[in-house]
Amino acid sequence: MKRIVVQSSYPLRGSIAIPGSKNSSLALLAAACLADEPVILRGMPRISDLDVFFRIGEEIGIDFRRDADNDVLIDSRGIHSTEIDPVKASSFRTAYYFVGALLAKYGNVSLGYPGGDDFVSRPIDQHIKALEAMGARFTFHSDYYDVETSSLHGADIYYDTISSGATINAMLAAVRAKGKTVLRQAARDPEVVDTANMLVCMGAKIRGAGTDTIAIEGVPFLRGCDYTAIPDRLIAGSFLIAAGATGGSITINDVIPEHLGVSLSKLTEIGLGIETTDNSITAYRYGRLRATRVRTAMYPGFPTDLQQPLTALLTQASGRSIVADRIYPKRYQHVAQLNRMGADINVRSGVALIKGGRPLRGTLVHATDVRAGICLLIAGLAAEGVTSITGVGHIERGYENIVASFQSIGANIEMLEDNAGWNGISAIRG
Ligand SMILES: CC(=O)N[C@H]1[C@@H](OP(=O)(O)OP(=O)(O)OC[C@H]2O[C@@H](n3ccc(=O)[nH]c3=O)[C@H](O)[C@@H]2O)O[C@H](CO)[C@@H](O)[C@@H]1O
Ligand SMILES: C=C(OP(=O)(O)O)C(=O)O
Repeated sequence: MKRIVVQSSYPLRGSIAIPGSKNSSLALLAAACLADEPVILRGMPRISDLDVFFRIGEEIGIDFRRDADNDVLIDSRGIHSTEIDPVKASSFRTAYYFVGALLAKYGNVSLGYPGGDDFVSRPIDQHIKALEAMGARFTFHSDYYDVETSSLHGADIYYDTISSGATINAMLAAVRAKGKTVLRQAARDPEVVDTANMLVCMGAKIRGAGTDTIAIEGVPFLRGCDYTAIPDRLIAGSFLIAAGATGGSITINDVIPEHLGVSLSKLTEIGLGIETTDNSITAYRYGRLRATRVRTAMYPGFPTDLQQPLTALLTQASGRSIVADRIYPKRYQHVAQLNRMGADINVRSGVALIKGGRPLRGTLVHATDVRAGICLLIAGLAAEGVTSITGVGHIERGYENIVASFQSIGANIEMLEDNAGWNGISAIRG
């Protein structure tokens, strides 16, 4: 078992290049499966979720060639099966994109239920509703489900709730369906726009991505393309928050500042200095942190995926902060861990009440999901003593070389394999 061991590290200073977005890359790889010619995808991050996607793809006949620069050549012409191993499918969130990507062309797909982070409830009813409207039939078994169609056709779909996954999945299905599809109350996330942009490069006819109404006209052929994923706005946000927690100054390069609009406003309100250029953001601390209220919302609102790291920062802001996660009202498993470190946070009715300004102290904590992991890492950077974080596999779903990245800006952080235990921790104490 791996642990990340972190000691108080302030101030952090330096710059970090932000890799391609996990959530975009997973959608772009699925989009590549629709192409009738090879596709090149650039900026694919080295994270475990993508490794699972590659393993599934290889099992069904997709040829992947990855080079040292994180560019991947994908040739889907050899697909010989649409039966996705249920165990692999359930080990990450977006195996459901194989339905959107394969159904129109092959007529059936079978796969396991979605995994990913466990926030108690993550339904896929809106995926099912959209695909059924387009002519798909679902059959549910205990640990996998089948989706079939005799012919996928366009449909007018109104989502009951805004979902980035359900928007992307229907868009993937619609680009090869017969006729016109309209997606209403669609998600406006940058990852939706990125997927639409790539599909358009492949010859798809899509209008309106980035607004709440997307219109798609199905086409019979999709060509190859050479496409670069957008930078990961959630990794970017995590490093900016870390600058606030450690009192340092961090510049993130290769980002699209507009993708972090509301998050930058919130960080400014809390008391961070923020400077942007066309493709970089610098965050620095110049005074006391201020308590605030935050409510997560779908894009362009404050992202649920930055709620947990922000909570770590708010433990250091004097006064009472209120964090309400309206997207995942049970996404608070990190709170018990932060409280073990000396934070004073109460969760009531899906709202976290934070009495900030108390010093944190290092201890053994567990990351239950990817952003809980980065939240605890940031708390560990600000805490006195040594914080040892288990559940590293969750962090590796979304963050490439997390330890080396933080070391490069001065963090006192190490990855330990199990047997190193507390001796290893004394070793990093020096
Ligand atoms: C791999 C990936 O891209 N993951 C992201 C994606 O997840 P994912 O695409 O799974 O999340 P959604 O955008 O679908 O979820 C948004 C909200 O809609 C609800 N919902 C969703 C689908 C559905 O069929 N029914 C339904 O009720 C969800 O419970 C949630 O409250 O967006 C989430 C919300 O920004 C992020 O936290 C995840 O990092
Ligand atoms: C919730 C997340 O991921 P996933 O949807 O892959 O579980 C996340 O990236 O914060």
